[in-house]
Amino acid sequence: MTNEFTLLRAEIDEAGYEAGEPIIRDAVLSIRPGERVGLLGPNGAGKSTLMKGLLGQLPHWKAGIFWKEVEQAGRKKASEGTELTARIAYIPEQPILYERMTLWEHLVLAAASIGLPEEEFRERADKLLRRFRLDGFRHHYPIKFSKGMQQKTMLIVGFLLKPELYLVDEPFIGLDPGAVLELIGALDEERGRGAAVLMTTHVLDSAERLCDRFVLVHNGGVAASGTLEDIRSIAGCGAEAGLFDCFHKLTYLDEAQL
Ligand SMILES: Nc1ncnc2c1ncn2[C@@H]1O[C@H](COP(=O)(O)OP(=O)(O)OP(=O)(O)O)[C@@H](O)[C@H]1O
Repeated sequence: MTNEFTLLRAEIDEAGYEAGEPIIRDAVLSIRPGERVGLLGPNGAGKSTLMKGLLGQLPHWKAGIFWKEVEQAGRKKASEGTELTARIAYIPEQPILYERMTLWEHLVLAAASIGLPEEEFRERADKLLRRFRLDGFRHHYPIKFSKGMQQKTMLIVGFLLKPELYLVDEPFIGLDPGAVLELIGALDEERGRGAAVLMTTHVLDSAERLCDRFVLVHNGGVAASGTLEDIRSIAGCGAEAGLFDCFHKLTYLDEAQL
């Protein structure tokens, strides 16, 4: 389910780690409710940096953030950082886990952060633990889990929150095929209630199947954005070209070869 309103629009002047050394500058990112946007780009292009900026975790972040109600009211007022985090669930590539907490305790903590009522919490948590096959591990320590199990822990924490927007960093690396299918199923259900997804990935065939739109970050800014059709046209690729070919053409071939 997508609609014409923008859920979130970020007008980024500068994003980076050191003053005067922006990684990204003059970029606009917009996401509609229910939409899945693939944030693509070569290694080191700044995809994770952008996500950190949206989460309010970047030392240098000069950006206007406009949520849907601001746009619908016809006003132009940027949100504050604290407002952002309450509406976004971040599923990082590198799991963030507490050494002395069980899986269940991680979930309790996440639920408390949004004030989720007990009954609702148990219902959501039980369903997610079964879905991602971690039901038997609820009282184990995720710090001792395999990489894929740790990633599933992060997914469960994210889905538990039912945010308006998911920021998912490299969702397909490390998950077994069954878990990838469950992830896709869970994302489909979330789309049904209007939640949007911004995901970074280098697995372009999955991105092509899953995402409605793409934003290609390259050379310090947004080099191309739009549907696959738009990206084909920007890259000068034919109607049959896949995302992989367009990506390669836009990022790896220099202008003389285009
Ligand atoms: N904590 C940090 N402090 C300073 N510079 C950083 C930090 N993290 C990343 N960078 C730099 O920011 C740039 C963009 O990195 P970022 O992690 O956003 O890239 P990415 O597009 O997510 O790459 P990848 O596909 O490899 O994950 C790189 O030049 C990187 O060296």
